Amino acid sequence: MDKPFVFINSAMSADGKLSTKERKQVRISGKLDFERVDELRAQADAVMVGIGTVLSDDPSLTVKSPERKAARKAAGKNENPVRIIVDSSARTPLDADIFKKGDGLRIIAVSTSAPAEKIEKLEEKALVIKTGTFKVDLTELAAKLKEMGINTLMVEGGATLNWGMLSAGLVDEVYTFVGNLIIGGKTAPTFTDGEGFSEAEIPELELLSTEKIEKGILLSWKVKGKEK
Ligand SMILES: NC(=O)C1=CN([C@@H]2O[C@H](COP(=O)(O)OP(=O)(O)OC[C@H]3O[C@@H](n4cnc5c(N)ncnc54)[C@H](O)[C@@H]3O)[C@@H](O)[C@H]2O)C=CC1
Ligand SMILES: Nc1nc(O)c(N)c(N[C@@H]2O[C@H](COP(=O)(O)O)[C@@H](O)[C@H]2O)n1
Repeated sequence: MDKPFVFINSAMSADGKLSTKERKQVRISGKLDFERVDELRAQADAVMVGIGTVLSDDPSLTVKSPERKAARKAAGKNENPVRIIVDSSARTPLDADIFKKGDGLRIIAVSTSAPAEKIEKLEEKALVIKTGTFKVDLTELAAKLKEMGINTLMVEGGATLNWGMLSAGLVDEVYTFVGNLIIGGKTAPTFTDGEGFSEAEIPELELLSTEKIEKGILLSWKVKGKEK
């Protein structure tokens, strides 16, 4: 299947949590790591998050640095990569920051059972792609994105979308910034939630690099597939 090159970038605590037990955003990355994330966004054709992240964090997913935005413009691109929300039931608020801030195409990926009325409203603000009956079919979505010319796709979480992409075998590389804090709580999202792999399905990773960044560490992994 032809698909974009897909990588996940997430920041997690030393105990593997993405946010608090109330799903409240925590500042895990320091200034330098946020700069690294901004550079990844600026280099990507598209950035994708799950609806859970939109509902809890309301991210804009824009490129922040004026220099990076200018470089994209100079290369004939929009200032921001295409911004994608995976949202099976079309729950994206019409006043989400992703619509308010910055230029560039927004895509909302919904399932065919999402309410038609809400889809019509979202279509005034974004391209709506329908795939999957009750849940977005991520494999089909990835193929459609590739057809649209999206060659590099950055996935910025959250925990459920990370699971969806990894369990569908769509992820090529994973970057986890591990920060110097412990969040705890069994209801706090971890880097990968979802159903979890059974033992025979666990994908093997290859460590590409480690880098100390301020008070944390960046781990870069290649996803090799199922354990042999
Ligand atoms: N520290 C970090 O780097 C980041 C932390 N977060 C945190 O993660 C939390 C949000 O994570 P979640 O609640 O797990 O939500 P999520 O952002 O992973 O979105 C999950 C939603 O995606 C939708 N979806 C549709 N089709 C899917 C499919 N085939 N597979 C998987 N998902 C599909 C579902 O509606 C599902 O509820 C928030 O607390 C946020 O603060 C989010 C992004 C980055
Ligand atoms: N890389 C990173 N480090 C942290 O410490 C974080 N808390 C997050 N959170 C995610 O970053 C996104 C914010 O995007 P905008 O600044 O609004 O463009 C959002 O998805 C958070 O969940 N990331």
